[in-house]
Amino acid sequence: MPVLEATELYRFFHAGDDEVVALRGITVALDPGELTALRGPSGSGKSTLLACLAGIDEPDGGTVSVVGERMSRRSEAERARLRARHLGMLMQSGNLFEHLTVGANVRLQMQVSGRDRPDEIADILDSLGLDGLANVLPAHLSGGEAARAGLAVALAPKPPILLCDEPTAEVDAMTEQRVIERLIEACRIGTAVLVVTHSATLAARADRVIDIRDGGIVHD
Ligand SMILES: Nc1ncnc2c1ncn2[C@@H]1O[C@H](COP(=O)(O)OP(=O)(O)OP(=O)(O)O)[C@@H](O)[C@H]1O
Repeated sequence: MPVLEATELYRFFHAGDDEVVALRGITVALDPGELTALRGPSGSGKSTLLACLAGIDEPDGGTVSVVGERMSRRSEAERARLRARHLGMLMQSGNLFEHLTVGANVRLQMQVSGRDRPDEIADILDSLGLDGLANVLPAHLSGGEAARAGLAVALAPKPPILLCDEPTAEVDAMTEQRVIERLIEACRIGTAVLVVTHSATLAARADRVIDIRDGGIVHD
């Protein structure tokens, strides 16, 4: 049974007199343990789709359900509760609190999701090549390190659903490999992983590749 289901999602934006259709009727379901790569050119709607799936943005049409509960058209507080319980997210804007160290960011996410395992923090950072950075503030990380720290935060509570926007941007080939292995490991324990990526290496390792153009799915 899918852990995330989105049906006929529409999202419109207005810029002056112009209307941009960012999502035009996207239907997608994610199964536990599946690694899905989401590809598409710049402006095709990838980030908008992720934000709608995560309940950060509200679609103008269609519904999103996570682990059997409807997420769309609910109050921000209810969406936040569902997100905390079921979703790990790495968005392009980043998901690190600047005044907290990397380790404290990971810990906070564990606490928010109700799965507080401080003994696991070092291992999570290690597995993403971030050993030694637990006590560092996000401002002192490189772009690639910050993305991986964000991924550590998203992975820490072992969520049933993980949504990531370009987790391997700004990293070398070896680090990319490490991130991919970590995502596959998350799938092995049953997480449904959806990754926006331009990486051919990542797409080649995915169970499924979805291509979007102009807000619609052209290949699944
Ligand atoms: N807040 C907004 N206001 C107006 N237009 C928006 C907004 N967010 C997105 N758009 C527009 O919606 C379309 C889809 O944008 P989106 O950011 O989802 O694309 P993307 O595939 O993630 O692009 P990229 O790969 O460059 O991040 C684009 O035409 C974009 O300009």
